[in-house]
This record gives sequence, structure tokens and C-alpha cells, in this order.
Amino acid sequence: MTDASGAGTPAVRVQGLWKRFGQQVAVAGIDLELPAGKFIGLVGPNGAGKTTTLSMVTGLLRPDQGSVSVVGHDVWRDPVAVKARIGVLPEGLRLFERLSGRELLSYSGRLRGLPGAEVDKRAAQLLDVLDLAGAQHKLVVDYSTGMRKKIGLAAALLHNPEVLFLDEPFEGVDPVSAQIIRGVLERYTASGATVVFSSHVMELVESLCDWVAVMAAGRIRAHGTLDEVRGEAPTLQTAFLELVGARGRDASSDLDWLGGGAR
Ligand SMILES: Nc1ncnc2c1ncn2[C@@H]1O[C@H](COP(=O)(O)OP(=O)(O)OP(=O)(O)O)[C@@H](O)[C@H]1O
Repeated sequence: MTDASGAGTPAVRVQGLWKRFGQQVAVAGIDLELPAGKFIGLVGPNGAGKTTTLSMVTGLLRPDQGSVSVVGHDVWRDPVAVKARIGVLPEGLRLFERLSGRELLSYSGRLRGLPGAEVDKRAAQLLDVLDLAGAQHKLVVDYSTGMRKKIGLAAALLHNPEVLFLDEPFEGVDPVSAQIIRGVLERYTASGATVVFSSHVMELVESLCDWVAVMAAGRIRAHGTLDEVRGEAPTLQTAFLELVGARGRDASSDLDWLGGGAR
């Protein structure tokens, strides 16, 4: 997609975004443009504001101030256009527990307005690729953590969204399932779609993402290509620790009672 200036429309444009919870400032006026067609990592320490930001970007939480557009559509003025173009795997992942995995996908597909036969075809393929075909008739309430992530991902992908938002998609997922999820996401971005995902795992972000935004204390500390954000640092992990100001805190002297003889 190309705008009047010739530059591509960003997947996400965030301007002056704020969110406070009482005295706590969760997101402190961020401006950010996420390029389309990239695998984008949103990283930051616990409490940095990643989930709050993703919730506002996907229309789940109303900002106190600021605007968000996704592929050129304002999230709060034009929510239907945005929701038709995005898929979301939110934190906490509340699913319809008393449906089977298969029923959940049928429901999600019909809700998205897809014809029944198309939903059946896509659901069968996703269940197969995500190694859930054997568990498709089991109730979601009986799924393991990793299976829940996978069925949530399938539901988020079923309508072939332009932008996919994933909050900690690999948390609680075993290496085999993680590899499967990676494969699906790589295939999806190779076709020109955008993935935005939050994570604490720097090695994973470094190996998957071509674009990164680093958040700390409600602000964006750095953003750009992996090379730009890494700078001179040998790894993203080192760059991250420098950016969020967590270098070399030595806890050993504070915990002198831990281990050793005296109980
Ligand atoms: N509903 C809420 N009510 C009160 N405070 C909140 C609420 N949601 C988030 N916060 C606060 O806002 C800040 C940012 O939280 P957020 O969950 O966005 O961080 P995060 O980067 O996703 O953290 P984590 O990596 O630990 O999931 C934290 O200080 C958190 O305590």
C-alpha cells in the first residue's frame, strides 16, 4: 500500500498515546510507526507498558490521550474497518472454554463473515499444521497452555488478517510447538503481512524479528531495524540491558543470607 508521498502506509501509527491507571502511568505519550510487512518485536521489562500499548492499539482499551491507526484506519473512529484487518492473540487469552477446538474455529470464522465451507477448509488446515488435529474435538477447557496458544493463534489467523498482534505468543510453549508457531508466522510474514509481538526473550526476538521497539517505564527507548537497535552491542540482550538501564545490578550483597550454612 502506498500513500500520496510515495511511502508505504505503516502497519501501525501511534501518536501521543497516554494511559494512566490512577497514579500509575502505564504509557507515557508514545509516538511510533511500525512498518508494514515486517516481523516486529515489542520488548521491555516487566511493567514497561507493552500489554497496555498493545491493548490500546488493538481497540481493547481506550487511551486517555492520543491516536492509533492500523493500516491507515483510526482504531477508535473506524473500529470495524480495523477489526476486520487484524488478528489478536491477547494476554490471558480468554477463550470459549466449553467449545471444542474445532467449534471455536468454526465460531470465529463465521463471526468474521467467512462462508461455512471456507471456514471448514481453513480450520482443518490450521488444525493440521498446528498439530491440533488429534485434539480438535476436545473441549478448550481441557487444553494445555501450549495448546491454548496454538488454538488462539489459529482463531486469530483464520480470516487472514493484514496485521497480527501477539502478546507473549511463546510463553508456556514447548520447543516443538514453538518451532511450529515460528514456521506459521514466518510463512505469514513472507506473504507481506505484518506480525507485532511482545516478548521478554531476546534470543527469540533476535532470531525472528527484522524490526524492534524497546519500551521501558511507559516510553519507547529505541526503535528500528534489529541492527539499528543493537548498535555496537554484540547481542540484542546487551543492547536491551543498556537501554533499560539494568546493567550489572549485583544482588549478591543484598542476599547474603541465601544459601550457605545459617538457616
Ligand atoms: N488494569 C490495570 N490497573 C492498574 N494498573 C495497571 C493495569 N494494567 C496495567 N497496569 C500497570 O501499568 C504498568 C504497565 O503494565 P503492562 O501490563 O502494560 O506492562 P508489560 O510491559 O506488559 O509487563 P509484563 O511484561 O510484566 O507483562 C504496570 O505498572 C502495571 O502495574
